[in-house]
Amino acid sequence: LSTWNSVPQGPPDAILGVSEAFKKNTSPKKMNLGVGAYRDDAGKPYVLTSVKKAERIMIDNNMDKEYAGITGVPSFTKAAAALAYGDDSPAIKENRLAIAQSISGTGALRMGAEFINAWFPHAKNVIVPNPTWGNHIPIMKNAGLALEKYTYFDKQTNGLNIDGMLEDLHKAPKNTVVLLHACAHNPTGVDPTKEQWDQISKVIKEREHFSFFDMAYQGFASGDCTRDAYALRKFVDEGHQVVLAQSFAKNMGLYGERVGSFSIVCADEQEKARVDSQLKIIIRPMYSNPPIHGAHIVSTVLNSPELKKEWLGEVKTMADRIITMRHQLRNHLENDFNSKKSWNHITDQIGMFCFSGMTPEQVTSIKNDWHVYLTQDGRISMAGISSANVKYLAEAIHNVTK
Ligand SMILES: Cc1ncc(COP(=O)(O)O)c(CN[C@](O)(C(=O)O)[C@@H](O)C(=O)O)c1O
Repeated sequence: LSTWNSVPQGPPDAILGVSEAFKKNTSPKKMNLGVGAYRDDAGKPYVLTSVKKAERIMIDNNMDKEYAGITGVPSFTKAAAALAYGDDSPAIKENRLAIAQSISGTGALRMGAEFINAWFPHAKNVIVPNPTWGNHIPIMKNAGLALEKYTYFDKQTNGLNIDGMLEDLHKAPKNTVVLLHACAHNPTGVDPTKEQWDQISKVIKEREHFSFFDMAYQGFASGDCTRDAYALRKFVDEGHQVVLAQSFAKNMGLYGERVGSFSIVCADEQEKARVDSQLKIIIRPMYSNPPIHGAHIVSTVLNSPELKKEWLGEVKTMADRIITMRHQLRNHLENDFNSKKSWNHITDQIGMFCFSGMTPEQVTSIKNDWHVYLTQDGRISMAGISSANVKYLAEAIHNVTK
């Protein structure tokens, strides 16, 4: 009998499995609206010009392939911290921000969950938005945390149920870890307003909850990195000792390079040193130290004023293209196909995704009848839409939802 005879067939990943099914489809009209990966208006993955220039500089510098330290490439983590928390962040100025390079955002989330499981001085409970990015759940659970959901999305308005969210945050036991999407909520595309973030911060402070920010789309939501970091920086300003999972997969198009960071706001320099030592003890037996290529790209871009300026322009261009697709899709639905349903949420929502409101049955029929692939929850990855296929998509959505 084979050693692995009892290994069962597991289900395909809810998001990455959509791309696998899409690849098998032979229709010339097929559309992949599943994975959150940017495509340009020609439907092609986009390698940023600022990234290509950085790689040329790196080659000219004849860099070696030495190990990075356990917490990664220092010039990367320093620049990544400044991008997230701001150049004038007191936590950075007072040298009390512990930060480690991670295997992109997923690795940062897992590292954070492992650190919380090891050192959080209260019950290891985490609450996540309902709905949230599917991978959040196994990441937190596999690290040993107890996971519950808090009200977030309002099906009636396709917007934020702020009252339900605040009530759940208030009801949660004191010192609960609250996972918060810093911007461009996945899968709903619904973000709290600045005023709502202030209400959320107040309840979290009252209940002495702990904020775990996930910022996978900084710059990608509004096109402005500072604006997209509003919630994170406001919480830190208000004295929350947050932790942050940061990703450069989307905003710098480094998907497969796996570049991210995990950071912890500490009370002072000594605490930061102790926390840093424990991060190293978690990382070393996990993957020892991170890949250096992507980190050097980010470091080269962010530490060169002209490359950073070029990059910020490219992030805005990507964000703007998605916003344009939102308006065109809504316009076709309302004016070409005279859909009687309301589609304002397509343009009200922000970031990479549109939570369309399509039911699982409608998702199945738009796949079978129209070769349009999206996740079963009705989430549309807007970057899969282009000026060449937006009208076709509107026709498909209209026909499966009328
Ligand atoms: C909220 C959130 N947090 C973290 C990540 C991790 O991303 P990475 O490890 O590549 O830095 C994603 C990516 N989620 C997807 O865009 C998506 O939801 O399609 C996709 O990349 C994925 O892996 O599922 C995300 O949406």
